[in-house]
This record gives sequence, structure tokens and C-alpha cells, in this order.
Amino acid sequence: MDALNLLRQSPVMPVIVVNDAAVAVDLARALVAGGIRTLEITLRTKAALAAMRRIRDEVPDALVGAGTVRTRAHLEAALDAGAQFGLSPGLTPELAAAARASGVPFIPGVATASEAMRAQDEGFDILKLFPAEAVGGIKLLKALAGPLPELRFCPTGGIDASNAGNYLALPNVLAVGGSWLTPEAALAAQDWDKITALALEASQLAKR
Ligand SMILES: O=C(O)C(=O)C[C@H](O)[C@H](O)COP(=O)(O)O
Repeated sequence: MDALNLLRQSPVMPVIVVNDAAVAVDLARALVAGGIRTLEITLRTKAALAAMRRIRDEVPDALVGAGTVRTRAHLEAALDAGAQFGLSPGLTPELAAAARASGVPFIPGVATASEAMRAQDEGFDILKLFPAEAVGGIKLLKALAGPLPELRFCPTGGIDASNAGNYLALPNVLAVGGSWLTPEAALAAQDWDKITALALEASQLAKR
């Protein structure tokens, strides 16, 4: 699978912060039950790698991704833990080389035209716009479509059920990312029905 097909699996990529690997399997099952298969587990917590391993082993319908991949070492650790793809808030030459060598889909983050052009030079044409709302959101994506028509985006940062549909209506947007499918309170309460309901709502957001 490449980044294009990956982002076509689900209109929304949940950005998941796991504090306790023990709940990762139930959480992943709740999202998959709501039709969301592509899961971005951020590397921001100690539990992240163990969570990826468990989901990979126990939830075969999920596609497990690593988020917040900032270095070659992060990417290698995530792949060892079973990650099937990676995303980053940005891109460095070292990370670009590691991602190309890994052979897994990798979606680097960009926030400007120059960053998008550098990412394209490094071989990436499917990019995360991050932090989407803060750097111009829909207006920026519309403006980039003119000079950079080959690029496709997964905007992330400040997106939720209220504005996701507007992003998905843009021709250069393949999917959106966001943390709104996994609210901290629902995770703490292990309210899997709530998370399945949010996932169902998100999976019905049609692309175009
Ligand atoms: O951890 C990463 O790699 C990131 O890129 C950050 C996340 O994508 C955003 O924190 C999600 O943003 P919200 O949906 O506004 O909460």
C-alpha cells in the first residue's frame, strides 16, 4: 500500500495519544467498529510503541501508523513495534532518507510552499498540512493548489467534526487528521461506544 491508497481507506485519520497500552486494543476495535481503519498513534507517550505492537497483533482490520516521527530512530522504533506507516509534523533530510529506505508509506508535515517543495524534492507528494488551522487551513490549501497542483494533503491540527467536511470538499485533500475521535474523557472512562459513535460519524464524511 502507498500513501495515496492509505489515505483513501478512511476520510479521517484519528490522531491518538495513548497513555496506557492496556486499553489500546479496545480503543482500536472501537474505531474499526465505526469504520475507521487508519490509526495514527503518536510517539508522544511512553506507551505508544507497546500500543502499536498490541494493535498490530490483535486488531487485524486496523492499519497501524506512527505519528510524531521526528528522527530516523523514531521511525526504526515504530517499525520494530509493527507500525505500517508513519507521519511527521515536519521533515528533515535524515528523516526523508530513512522514510524512503523503510519502504512504508510516510507522510511528512509541511506548513509553507517552500516546505512543500522541499518535501517534493525529497520524493514525497502526499503531505500532512500541519498545524492546518493555524497556518491558513482551507485558504492555504486552495492557494497552494495553483502553483503546486501535484500535491495532495492530509491537513491536521484544529480540525473536528464541524469543519472536516469543508476540508474534504477540496480536490487536493485526501483525508483529514484529528484528535476529536478519541477525546481524553472518553478514553479515561473507557467509553468505547462513544468512540465508535464518533468514528461512525467521521467515516460517513464523504470525500468530495
Ligand atoms: O503529534 C503529531 O505528530 C502531530 O502532528 C500533532 C497532531 O497532529 C495534532 O496535535 C492533532 O491536532 P488536533 O486534532 O487539533 O488535536
